[in-house]
Amino acid sequence: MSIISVTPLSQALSLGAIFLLTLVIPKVLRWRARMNKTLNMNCLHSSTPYLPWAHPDFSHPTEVPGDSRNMLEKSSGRLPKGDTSFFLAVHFYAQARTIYVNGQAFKIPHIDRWEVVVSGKEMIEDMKKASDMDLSFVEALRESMQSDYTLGAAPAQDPYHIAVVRTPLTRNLGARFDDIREEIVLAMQDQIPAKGVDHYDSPILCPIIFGEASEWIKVPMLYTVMKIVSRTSNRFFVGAPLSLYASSRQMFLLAVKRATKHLEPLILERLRKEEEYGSSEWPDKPNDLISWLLDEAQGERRNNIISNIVLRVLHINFGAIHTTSITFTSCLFRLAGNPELVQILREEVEPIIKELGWSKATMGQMKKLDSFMKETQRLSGNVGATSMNRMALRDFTFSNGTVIPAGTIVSVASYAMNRDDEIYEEADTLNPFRFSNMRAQEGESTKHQMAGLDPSYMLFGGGRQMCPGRFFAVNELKALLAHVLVTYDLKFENGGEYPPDEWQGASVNPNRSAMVMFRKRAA
Ligand code: HEM
Repeated sequence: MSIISVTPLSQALSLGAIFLLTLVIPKVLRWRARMNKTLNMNCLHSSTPYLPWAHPDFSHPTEVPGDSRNMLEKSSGRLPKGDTSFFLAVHFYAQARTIYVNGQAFKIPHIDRWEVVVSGKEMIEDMKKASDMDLSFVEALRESMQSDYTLGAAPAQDPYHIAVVRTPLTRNLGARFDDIREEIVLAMQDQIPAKGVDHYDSPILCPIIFGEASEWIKVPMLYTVMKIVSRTSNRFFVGAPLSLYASSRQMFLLAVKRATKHLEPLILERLRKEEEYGSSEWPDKPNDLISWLLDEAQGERRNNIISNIVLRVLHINFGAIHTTSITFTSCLFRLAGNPELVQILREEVEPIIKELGWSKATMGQMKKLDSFMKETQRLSGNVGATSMNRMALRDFTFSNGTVIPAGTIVSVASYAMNRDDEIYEEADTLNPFRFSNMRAQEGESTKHQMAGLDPSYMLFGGGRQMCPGRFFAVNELKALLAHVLVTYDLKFENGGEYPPDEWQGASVNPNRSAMVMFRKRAA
């Protein structure tokens, strides 16, 4: 008698098959038929209109050299011939981040609109040079993030917080570095509480610790990093930690309420002092984001001042915490799988700290660390498949003749460029010292830095709208990583490797569930 055993796996597979056959496939076929009817994948080149149901301005013909379907077929080698609309949509979700043809434009379908993606030095330069009246960063943010609803309308209507981040915030990095350092030590003690890492009398001056290694503890990485980065950044911004990351309307409203409760008394006190002294300068005025924002908020900008400042502090948090956290997490994942790399970086970091201590200036000397962080980002592409998202406010002509109509969202194929062997030798391989080796060449020592201007590297965007917080981000990341290197040993459980990044359409996160083991450093 033969026994057919039904294991949980086979049960799950059969249920999966039934689900696919009865529910998913018919739906997919119906969707495919509908998409094929609606989408016109050749229209970048043809005189046929853009999507009828997309932005109203898409309804007139446009000229873009090159046929998007052929381009994608050529570059991927995998797209089927014939009607490609359905496959292209799926393909984008799964693969398109690696597809592009250097120097040309193509368009990709989103659920509700098209996005035109460009690449190559010339087209990127065109975008960088374009005025805000032609290609708008703020309008693209409004459209793609629905930022009026998710982040509040005021910061986009008058984005003076960008100038505040670019100038006073960045300029005060050196002066406020001790606060950043202190909060890093305290936050790590709390969040990665390996035994023995709890004895600092002075967190700023704390020595590099040696001695017995402690037992390994397991840490959920991304979640823990978010808390550490939020504490560290907000210690610098507003003097006290604000654990806020608003990702939806409801979360946003909650965040505004909590932030207002915390910030309102501080803002009111500063306004009272201004009145008392009849000037925006008064003795012992705190050197922080609230003061810098209030200094910039003169005249009509003083209307609704409490909510105005609170929204901007939140907006800056939104720009700062997630991006820095995912970068830090990716770096920790790379270190956890590579003890030799940890050793080389320690050999750079340790003598600098021992000799000169913790400061913005000493962070500037950590060239290998800078290169490792930049290279990690290059491979993971943590801003997603595209960068420099802009909205064309009027028809825009690239210097190669490509025209995009008003209303188009246009971006750069940054991730695909990161992985292009013509731009980076062995582009799919992590070469941690790729950039520090370039800096070692004659005349190159100030180039190739993570926060620098590099035409093919778009982690921080590009042009006038390039991330104004990048100098703060890079210094904070170096201080965080240097602290980990001199304080902890780290590894994956059971000798694991870099956990796969998690892609959703064009955005990417480091693995959200991966754990890393930490202990007090052995030697
Ligand atoms: C590794 C960390 C970071 C990454 C990868 C990153 C990346 C970016 C990118 C790609 C842009 C858009 C630029 C463009 O389209 O040309 C941007 C804008 C911006 N970033 Fe960053 N950023 C980081 C950290 C920070 C930090 C720490 C701050 C604040 C101190 C900050 C504040 C901003 C602001 C204010 C904008 C302008 C847009 C807005 O108002 O939301 N960023 N960033």
